[in-house]
Amino acid sequence: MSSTVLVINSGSSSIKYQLIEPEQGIVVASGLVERIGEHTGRLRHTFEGVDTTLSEPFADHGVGLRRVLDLFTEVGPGLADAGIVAVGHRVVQGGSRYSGPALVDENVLADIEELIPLAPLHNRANLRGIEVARELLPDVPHVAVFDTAFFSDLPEAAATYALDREVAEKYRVRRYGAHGTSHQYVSRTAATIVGRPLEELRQVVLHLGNGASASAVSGGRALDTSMGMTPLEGLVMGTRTGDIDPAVIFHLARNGGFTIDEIDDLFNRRSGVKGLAGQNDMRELHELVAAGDPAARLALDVYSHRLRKYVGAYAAVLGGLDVVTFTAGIGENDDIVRAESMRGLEFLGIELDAERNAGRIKEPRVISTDSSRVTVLVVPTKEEQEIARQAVSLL
Ligand SMILES: Nc1ncnc2c1ncn2[C@@H]1O[C@H](COP(=O)(O)OP(=O)(O)O)[C@@H](O)[C@H]1O
Ligand SMILES: CC(=O)OP(=O)(O)O
Ligand SMILES: [Mg+2]
Repeated sequence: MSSTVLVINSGSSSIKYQLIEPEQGIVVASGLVERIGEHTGRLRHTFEGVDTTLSEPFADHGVGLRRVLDLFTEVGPGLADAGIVAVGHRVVQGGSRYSGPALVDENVLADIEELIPLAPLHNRANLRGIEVARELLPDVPHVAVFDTAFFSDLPEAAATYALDREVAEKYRVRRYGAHGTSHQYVSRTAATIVGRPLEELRQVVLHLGNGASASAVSGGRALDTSMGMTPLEGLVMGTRTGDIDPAVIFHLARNGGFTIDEIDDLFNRRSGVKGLAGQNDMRELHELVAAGDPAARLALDVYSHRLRKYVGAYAAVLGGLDVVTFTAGIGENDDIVRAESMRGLEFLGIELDAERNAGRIKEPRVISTDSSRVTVLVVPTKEEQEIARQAVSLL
């Protein structure tokens, strides 16, 4: 087997992984560990077109990753002959320090640990993933690729909160953003799809997965993004509130008897679409809407309204708009969300083509009409391949 990179993307309760031949972008093996920390965990490993699935509890990300690497030995490709030249790790929070990938050493590990408070759901899992992978694959370089890197040079006006300056500085409170690897890859790919130089384009990228974020990208540089100090701010997400009046926290603490940890859990895990409609999977939300469930209908309206609002705001930040691109699980697959969120934006020059929007193709494609002033695209994100590419670029 030729040279490969193992990419590990540890989410708040999942691990996605791919073994990639970076030059051709070929995925040799891939898989997903879900429901980490719950009573019933699930693991799916795919190698040579064959799926192996396991149902068992995974106490934490370390346990999950060990099981994954066991499976490499049991069903292939064997770790020893997989040709792994590097392991690329997605790390969500890199603070102000990292504007690109970093070779993992003790200092980098200490930084990631120190930044846990600025991405509590993610960095702890990312760190655990790196520790276990280094233990099991000690002889190859490990590279951290940060979600925040693409946003590390946001204009100060966009990155700064209007908070007491000394407090903000002391506690490093500012906008760091997240999903940057995806926003960067997708905005670059979008330029090739529309066939114009990246430098000329004013773009909005909508990354809609479990976590969701929007970015305003001008000439390839991010001018604003919706995730903030942590991945809680901005769009409505599967289980997260996105934007909310911070006074709600004071209210719940003072008048509802909630502790800070309970509010953290409420905002991060029990809100968003799930909090509104009891269901965070968009496919199931649509079924509820079709069955006439008013709470589900409202959840979809709130979700689309927030998206529409960000597209309008970012058109203003960019001083005009050339391209809007949808990506990630919902952005790539959900024609209803795309249609509903773009409705009413004709005044900005956005005109979806119903037939193109409804088509299910896995390749990047245009979903606006030929006469639409703004080109609307669907570009499947390739975070793992981008992480592999960046990991190799460092060797
Ligand atoms: N066919 C589909 N239609 C609508 N939504 C979908 C579809 N397939 C997946 N999704 C949504 O994509 C989300 C997961 O997206 P993904 O980018 O994988 O998220 P993450 O990386 O945050 O886990 C799920 O919440 C699911 O609702
Ligand atoms: C940063 C973030 O929200 O990531 P994910 O969507 O993978 O949860
Ligand atoms: Mg994701």
